Amino acid sequence: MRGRGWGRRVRAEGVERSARAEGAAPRRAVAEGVAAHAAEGATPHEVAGPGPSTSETSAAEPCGAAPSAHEPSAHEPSAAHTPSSGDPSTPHPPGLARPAARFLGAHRRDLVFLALWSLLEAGQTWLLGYALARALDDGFLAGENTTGIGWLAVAGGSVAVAAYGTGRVYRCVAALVEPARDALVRRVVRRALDAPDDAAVSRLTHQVEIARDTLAGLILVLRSFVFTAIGALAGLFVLAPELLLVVAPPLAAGLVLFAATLRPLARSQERFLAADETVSAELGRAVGGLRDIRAAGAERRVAAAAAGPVDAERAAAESVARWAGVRVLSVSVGGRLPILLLLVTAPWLLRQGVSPGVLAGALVYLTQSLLPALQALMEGLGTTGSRLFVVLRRLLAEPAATPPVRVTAPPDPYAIGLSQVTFGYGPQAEPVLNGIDLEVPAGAHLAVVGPSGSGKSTLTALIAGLLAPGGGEVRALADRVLVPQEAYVFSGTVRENLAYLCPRPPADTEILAAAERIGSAELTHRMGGLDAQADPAALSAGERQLLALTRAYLAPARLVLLDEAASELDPAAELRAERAFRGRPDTTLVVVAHRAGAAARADLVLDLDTAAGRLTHQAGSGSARPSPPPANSTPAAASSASSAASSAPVPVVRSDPALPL
Ligand SMILES: Nc1ncnc2c1ncn2[C@@H]1O[C@H](COP(=O)(O)OP(=O)(O)OP(=O)(O)O)[C@@H](O)[C@H]1O
Repeated sequence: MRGRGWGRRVRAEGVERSARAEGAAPRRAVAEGVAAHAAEGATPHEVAGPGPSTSETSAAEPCGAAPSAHEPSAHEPSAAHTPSSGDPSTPHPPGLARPAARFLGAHRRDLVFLALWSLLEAGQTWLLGYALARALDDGFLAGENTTGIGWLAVAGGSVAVAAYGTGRVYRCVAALVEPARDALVRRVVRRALDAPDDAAVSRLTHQVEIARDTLAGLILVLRSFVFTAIGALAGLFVLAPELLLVVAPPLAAGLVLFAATLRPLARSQERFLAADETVSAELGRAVGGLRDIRAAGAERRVAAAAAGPVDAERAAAESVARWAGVRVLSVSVGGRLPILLLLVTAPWLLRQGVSPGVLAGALVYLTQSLLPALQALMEGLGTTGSRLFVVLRRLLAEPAATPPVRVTAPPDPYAIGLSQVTFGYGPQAEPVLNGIDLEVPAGAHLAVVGPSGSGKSTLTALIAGLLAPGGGEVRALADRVLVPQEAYVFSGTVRENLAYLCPRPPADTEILAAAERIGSAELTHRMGGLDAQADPAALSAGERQLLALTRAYLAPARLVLLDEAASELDPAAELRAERAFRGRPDTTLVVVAHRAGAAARADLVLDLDTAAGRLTHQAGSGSARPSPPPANSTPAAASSASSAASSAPVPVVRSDPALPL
């Protein structure tokens, strides 16, 4: 009986990697996939599958009168230019200027509408101070109450108009923010599929939402400050240009001071988020192993390991708080100092001919417009902006590429060549395979046998290139296909299921001939023919295996690895499928066998017998050591060469008999 658990996890990994290499097609279908592709690696774009459609890209309504057209790819913040190397867990922060420019360029239309609607707000700001000055100077102070009330009514009416503009502004902001969020989600998911890590969930939920909210907040405050400042400064200038002499210098000084805090604040927040992810990963690991930690009495050790990241997070939080303090100072200089200066210089201004109404209007500009807008800007840019900067850098960072497992071709006439291969699941783990030498001639049929847990699946995964050896070298033919025990059939037509691994669609006659040879023709017919929809849930495990075997048979792979791929078939059906592969031209067959007969039929048998504590070998079909076939031999020639050379002293399966596993 096949072991459950770890062995399955090996195969699950195989599925993942193959799926990544295959890109957009149904992922698990590649469970039987051409494993060689996994070794070739795939670009992030192949991994991600087809690009988003226009409708997927923009969830928000356009803010202008007509629907806005979004170019999907241009929306996507991309850090594809960022070089990546080294530790895959260490992402490379990209520059944000280029993706930001690309994003804004793709949303020019929304930005124009945003500016137009914001102008209404600027107009209202301007009118507020100006109308008050006029209401006082031309109205109430001149004894013209009706005029005064008239100006106040104008100011009041402008509020209603501006409110309408603000409503439209929100629509424009949504049209900018929602596509950005969608693009980020796509990117995070793509990256998680490409290089899974513990922080993926944090990125997908917490960080993407932070990015979305902060981007919206940032656009609102930036826009508000710019247009309020334009309105207020224009109003001050129109009322009395001297007012700008009093207001502009402290305002500029406050802005400069504030700008100086942006970078250090962003750095502190970046450190804080990094520490937050580390803490979350550390705690995630600890929680997952709570029972083991308790059983092993490792509570203190685990707590000590978590203490470092927690301290780092606290230090980063303190640094954020310090810089936030400096930011408060810049608000005082830029927003409150002008009010103070206006009051202090009031006598001088009056002497310059500035009227009391104008002074009151200026005060309104400063207290009701500039100060709140400045506070909102500093709050927004200082906290929200740095958060956005940090989060975007993390979200857009490319993970350093995991080097693909390199499986080079063996020298002729071999299909597989393992030399001193060692493998363990983890640096501290006992090796599953230790010092394996194995040479399999092209066209040969190798059976891998051994008790459950002896490393049969691990060996096939190494040959397939799904696992990298810890030591030694694995060489195998580049075109290979691995069929695991759990065959996968996906929702699609029978034809799609069978032809999935073929680079070009095979002719129906070819598919049906393959099904006939493997023994799935009757099943294919029963399912309704090649055009019928496959219902994976309606198929038995054996039927799924038949389809997967047919799929592998059709694949252009010269090395076929069957890891208990026919375990659910009866012996006769298993024999038929196996014979089909043996009769397939130019095919080297590796069968992980759980039935004694399967081993007896093979040219070569590799026995991973851990029970004896040794790796042993024996030759199948009574042949002890078949010699390698000639370089250009056919499989038939290879097997006959194997049988004929039963006494030839060329080792094809070697191991150090003294080497304990
Ligand atoms: N992903 C994994 N992580 C840790 N250990 C693993 C993993 N996969 C397999 N192992 C362990 O490696 C050893 C070999 O497993 P493998 O599946 O290669 O053996 P097998 O001979 O194919 O077993 P079976 O016949 O039961 O499938 C077992 O002890 C197994 O528990």
